[in-house]
Amino acid sequence: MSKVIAVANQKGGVGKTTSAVNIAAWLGAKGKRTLLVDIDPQGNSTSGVGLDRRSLKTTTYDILINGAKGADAVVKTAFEKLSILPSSADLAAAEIELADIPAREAVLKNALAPLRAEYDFILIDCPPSLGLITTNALNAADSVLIPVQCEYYALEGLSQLMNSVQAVKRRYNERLELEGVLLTMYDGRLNLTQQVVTEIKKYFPRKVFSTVIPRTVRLSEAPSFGQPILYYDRSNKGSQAYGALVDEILKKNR
Ligand SMILES: Nc1ncnc2c1ncn2[C@@H]1O[C@H](COP(=O)(O)OP(=O)(O)OP(=O)(O)O)[C@@H](O)[C@H]1O
Ligand SMILES: [Mg+2]
Repeated sequence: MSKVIAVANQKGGVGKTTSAVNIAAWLGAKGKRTLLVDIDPQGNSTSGVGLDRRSLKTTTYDILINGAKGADAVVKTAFEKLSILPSSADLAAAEIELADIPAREAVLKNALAPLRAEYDFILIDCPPSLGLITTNALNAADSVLIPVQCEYYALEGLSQLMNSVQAVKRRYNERLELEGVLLTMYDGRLNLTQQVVTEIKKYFPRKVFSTVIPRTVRLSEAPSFGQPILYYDRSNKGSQAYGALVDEILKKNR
């Protein structure tokens, strides 16, 4: 039975996709059968693992709206033990179209259920919103991993996100827990970064991963080559940090 982790934060550009792709790739490289689920219309994790978005037949849009089976949309990537449920741009309409579907908050959960036996980990890369798509991810998940960018307004919106998590927990998915808060784009030379880290640790006692992800240009280059950082530049500090984070996650989930 797999562990399903939703990578969520309604704030844009905080490192959700970078984290989902690189955690998934490292899990695969460490021998775990891993499925990455892209439910963001932007499709950044789909292209980030080297898929050409124009060539996709079945996507997470078809799963959410057209009743497609999870297995019909799975694509094997070129990377060790890593498959993906890719997304397409028409997913942007799904947020509205979902409203007319019965059990609309459980569509993704139901589609992933038959796949759970085939993977050790399923990582869901959420869009930057708290709409029905993210609700589907939180409902399908066992835990939520929250990337937080080390910047001044980092805490803004986090109480709203935690309210959504609590609401999904209360209504649909009582098992949902907080996997952890991940500090991204960390630059230890900045005083501001230190302040933000202190504040976030105060807000989430014992829930902040001890691994932090440094800011490095290599992490932002890798997606344009369709490669997770571990395949693009394995020894890079960003790659090593995601490797260490995965060790932390694996230790917690033994
Ligand atoms: N540790 C890092 N160092 C440098 N650049 C980074 C790092 N993490 C992410 N980035 C870059 O920051 C930008 C935003 O990251 P990413 O796409 O992962 O965020 P996101 O939360 O998924 O965004 P969105 O909300 O739009 O889906 C991207 O250009 C990415 O390459
Ligand atoms: Mg993203």
